[in-house]
Amino acid sequence: MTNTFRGVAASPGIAIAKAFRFTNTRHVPQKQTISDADAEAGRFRQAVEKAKGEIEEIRQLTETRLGAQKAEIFEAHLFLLEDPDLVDAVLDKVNDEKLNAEYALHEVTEAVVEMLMELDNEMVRERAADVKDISGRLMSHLLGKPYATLTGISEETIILAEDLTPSDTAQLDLNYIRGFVTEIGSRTSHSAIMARSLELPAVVGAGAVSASVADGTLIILDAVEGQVIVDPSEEVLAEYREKKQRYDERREQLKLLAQQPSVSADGVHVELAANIGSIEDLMKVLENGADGVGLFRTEFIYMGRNSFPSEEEQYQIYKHVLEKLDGKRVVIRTLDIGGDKELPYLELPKESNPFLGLRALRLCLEREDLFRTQLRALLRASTSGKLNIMFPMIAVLSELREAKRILGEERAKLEQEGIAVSDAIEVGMMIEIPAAALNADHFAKEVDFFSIGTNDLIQYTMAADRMNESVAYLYQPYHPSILRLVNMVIKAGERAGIWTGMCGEMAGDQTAIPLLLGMGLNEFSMSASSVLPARELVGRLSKQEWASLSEQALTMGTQEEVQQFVEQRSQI
Ligand SMILES: C=C(OP(=O)(O)O)C(=O)O
Ligand SMILES: [Mg+2]
Repeated sequence: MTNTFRGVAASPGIAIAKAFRFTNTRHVPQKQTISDADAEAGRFRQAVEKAKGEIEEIRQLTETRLGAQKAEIFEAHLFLLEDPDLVDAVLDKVNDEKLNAEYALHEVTEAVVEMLMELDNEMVRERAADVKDISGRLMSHLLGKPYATLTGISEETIILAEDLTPSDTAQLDLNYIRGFVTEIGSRTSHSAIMARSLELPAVVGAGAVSASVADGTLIILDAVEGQVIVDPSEEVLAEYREKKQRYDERREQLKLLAQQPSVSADGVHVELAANIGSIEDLMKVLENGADGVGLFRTEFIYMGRNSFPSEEEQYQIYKHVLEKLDGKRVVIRTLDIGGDKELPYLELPKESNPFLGLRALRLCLEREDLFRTQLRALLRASTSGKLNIMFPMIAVLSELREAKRILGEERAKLEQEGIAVSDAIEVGMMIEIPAAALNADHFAKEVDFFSIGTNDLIQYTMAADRMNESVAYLYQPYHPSILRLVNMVIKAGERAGIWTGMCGEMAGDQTAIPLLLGMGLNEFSMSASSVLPARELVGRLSKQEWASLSEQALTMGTQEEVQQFVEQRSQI
């Protein structure tokens, strides 16, 4: 009987194959008292050595298949096998409490895993998966039983498991395994990350799937929508076979575009850049062939920790990003904290309207110390690539002037200290407040570029909180009033001879792209996964044609009219 489970689409794709339930049996050993502690400790040390040998093999396999970075997980495993909290703790129990090695290992593992799971940090909790993986391997050696692996599978299969350890995923044979479903886990689990690097469709956190599916049952893994359809009807199966074919063909076609320029059908070049929040996002930026980074949200460097990042820490991060982009443009936005983004260690007075309060540049001008530290780090990193510095949330000219004055002072100080600073840095501002959009002509004379932040521009123009579901109907990116503001900014940029980009979600939106291209937007910055679909779309559009179509759209009265108009004309 057909049954559907929902989970998180962790790695996109569609697979249709038979289910294989994988359990890496958890052994709960008997507690025993031993008489020869030395011999027991020796047995445990031997198990550790065997495990090290196996993990080294898996590490090498992963390095060959996926590169050195992905293999780092197994270096962490090798470290764990030297970790006193794990290995010495077991040996202590054997020696002091005369426990058998299996039981000592079981107790130590439970304690370490419990301690890690309690911490309020996803990264640390992921370490629990590593500890369990290592411990399971050691246990199987002690018991003389094979550590279950997925290496023996020889027909097309979708794996169902409670969770997959890093070593399970590293050994998946891609000749046969079409995807996997886990009952627990999130988009940031090791298994999810591995699936994305292997480009293997995966749905995680799908709940009790294994228990209700027999081995060999046909399943559809829809890792685009995040669902698992068990035992589908002929009709659903036919529908999905077609969906899968279309999906796979499109993915192959899009991949070919990664090395291609971003150019419209009538030969106009635009820049399709990516937004990032950390160094970890860079791989996707490069894989998807983005033309640069159009927004680095640096506040994420300040979040999830207990104190401000130092100048040196920030410098290393900015330098790394600039180097990785290898001469492509990198727009780094100064700290945009406040509103929905809070720092636990920055005590700010409670505000009744935080989105309209002391946030972003307003806060930086109040807390100059923070601002100056960040600017110094940026200026020092500027010689490592093509750096653009961008100020967020500017409403009036005096804010821009003050920010630029402080930047100039920090540059002069560094030069006096004999530290090199690039003289090709571009300085720009976000346009995300309607007042700034309306006054764009004046701002354009004092910056090198604009980047339109539609996420905020829409909420401030429509007076509708971007986080509030009950007013979501007012959050209308294609509303003519938003389009008119966007158009004003682009035209003001053109008149002043500066470039204009957009780094709000709207820049990667397939309905908005034709209009934005027509209005003359020069740079579109979006999530890395939207870059290739955007490149494909731009390649089908004529800028000249959309210049007049977008003028028509600007005269319309509602978002619905605009949406329908664009969808008809662009065949998206
Ligand atoms: C890109 C923007 O900034 P954030 O989403 O970080 O507020 C925006 O407001 O559009
Ligand atoms: Mg914003």
